Amino acid sequence: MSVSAVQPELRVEAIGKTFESAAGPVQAIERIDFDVRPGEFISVLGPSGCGKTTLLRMIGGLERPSTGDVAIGGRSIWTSGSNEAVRSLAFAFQDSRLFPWFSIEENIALPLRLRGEPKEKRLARARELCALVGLQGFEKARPRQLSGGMRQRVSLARALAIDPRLLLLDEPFGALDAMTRDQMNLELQRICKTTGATVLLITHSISEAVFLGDRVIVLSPRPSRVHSVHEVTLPRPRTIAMQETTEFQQLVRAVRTDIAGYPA
Ligand SMILES: Nc1ncnc2c1ncn2[C@@H]1O[C@H](COP(=O)(O)OP(=O)(O)OP(=O)(O)O)[C@@H](O)[C@H]1O
Repeated sequence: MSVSAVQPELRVEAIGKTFESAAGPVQAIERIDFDVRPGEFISVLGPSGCGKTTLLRMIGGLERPSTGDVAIGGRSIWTSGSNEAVRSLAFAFQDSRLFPWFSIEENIALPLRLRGEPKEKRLARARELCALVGLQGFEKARPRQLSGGMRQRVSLARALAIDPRLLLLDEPFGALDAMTRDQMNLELQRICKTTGATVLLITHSISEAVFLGDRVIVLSPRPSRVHSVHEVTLPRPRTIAMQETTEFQQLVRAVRTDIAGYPA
C-alpha cells in the first residue's frame, strides 16, 4: 500500500472558530487543514492567543467549530457526531488534574471506571501503566506525595488507560523545570514507541516541538491559519545530545524565524 493510500488517523478539514462575546464576535481561527498519519507525532506551535487550545478542544470534541470538521480514524466528530470517534481519544494538560483523595492507581484507572470496567481489570491495567511511565512502587501513593514531573507521568498514564487512538497534549510539561522537562520528553518518546500512539502536542517550546515531532506545524497569529509545516527528519530514538547537532539547531532556527516577531 502506498503512503498516500493510508487513511489518516486524524483529519482536520477547513476548521474555523468565531466566539460570540459581549464585545462582539472574536475570530480565533480563520481556517486550518491538516492530516496526521497513524503513529505520527505532530507538534503545534504558534504565538500566544492564536487558537492552539481552541484547535485541540475542537479536535477533542469539547468545542464545536464554526466551520469545517474533524475526523478520527475516518469517523467525523462534528458532522455525524460519532461518539466512537470521541471515545477513542484522550487528553493531558499542563495541570495534571488528579483527584487528591484517590491513590495513583485509582487516578489512572478512573477512565476505565467511568466505562464500567470491573475493578480487578482496571486496577491491573493501572499497575501496568504505572510501570510503563516509571512509577512502579507508587501505586498506592496520593498525588500530594509526588513531584510535579511524577504527577505529569500519572496524567499521561491516565490518558493512556483507554488505549486511545489519538493522544491530545496541551503543554503537558509547561510547568516543569528544564531538566525534568528533558526527562519527560525522553519518557514520552519511549511511551509513544511502546504504544504506537498518534500524538498532537501543543507547546510553547520550539526545541521541545522539534525534539518530539515528526512534523512541526506553525500557526499564524489570530485569526490563525497554518503558517508553515516543518518535517523533522532526525533519526529516532532522539537523544538530548542530538540537540547540539547542526541539523537540530537549523530546524529550531527555521521554526523560530517563522514565528519571529510574535511573542512565543
Ligand atoms: N470561550 C471564549 N469566548 C471568547 N473568546 C475566547 C473563548 N475561548 C478563547 N477565546 C479567544 O480565542 C483566542 C484563542 O484562544 P486560545 O486559548 O485557543 O489560544 P492559545 O493559542 O491556546 O493561547 P496561549 O498560547 O496563550 O495558551 C483568544 O483570543 C481567546 O481570548
